[in-house]
Amino acid sequence: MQQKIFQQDAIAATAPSLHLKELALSLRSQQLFSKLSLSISPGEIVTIMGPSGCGKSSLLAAISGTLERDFALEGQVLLDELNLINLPPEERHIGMLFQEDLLFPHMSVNDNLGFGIPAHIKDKKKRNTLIAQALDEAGLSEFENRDPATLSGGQRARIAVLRTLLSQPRALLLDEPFSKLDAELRARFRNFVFRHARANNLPTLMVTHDPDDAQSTGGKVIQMSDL
Ligand SMILES: Nc1ncnc2c1ncn2[C@@H]1O[C@H](COP(=O)(O)OP(=O)(O)OP(=O)(O)O)[C@@H](O)[C@H]1O
Repeated sequence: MQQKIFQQDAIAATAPSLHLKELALSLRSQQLFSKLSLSISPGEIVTIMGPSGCGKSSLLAAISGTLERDFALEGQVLLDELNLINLPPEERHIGMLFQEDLLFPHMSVNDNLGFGIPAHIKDKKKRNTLIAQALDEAGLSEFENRDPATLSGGQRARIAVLRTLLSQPRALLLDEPFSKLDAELRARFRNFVFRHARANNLPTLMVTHDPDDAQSTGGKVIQMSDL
């Protein structure tokens, strides 16, 4: 993995802070959390840990706007001054990475990455340049015409990060994206993701069960029960 970092200057220059203010989330009659407040600066990586079922993934869904209807949410999710709470997911510009890479298996790596680029960038040459630059700087150019189904888990994971970054997110949410990788790849891939998050100045929130993942950010680690 190369050390050079794929950096989108336009994003890095305008990166906001992410603020959660007095969030309360319930699922039918069960309250998952209340009065949850947290601020994450541009380029800062904050980790949340906590027991299974305490609501970590639901918190990320609340931020990205992908909660299912059974949930009731109160409070504010702010990117700088902009409250996202009533915006649909596609207008929030939040990038997410999950345990599963969610690549389209029968679309080439190129086409998967093209899917990440915002629709308002219409110029085909510009789109191809963005894809080529991302692949080049991640050391993955040789895979551009391959189907994700023919790549290793680690290679797919790196393509998934590039696709998320190409979507020009204003914040990044990580839901245990490293947990399926073996120890060595896990450490290298974590480094890859965190360096990209910092290079793009993205406020980043990760949930994990793994203390090594949490330590490796070098940032704040918070127990869900303390929020
Ligand atoms: N789509 C859903 N419909 C109904 N209940 C759900 C749904 N998603 C999550 N839940 C419930 O909401 C609660 C919180 O789940 P969540 O996935 O947020 O926890 P978590 O802390 O991320 O758990 P884990 O560490 O195991 O991933 C759990 O009781 C779970 O069963």
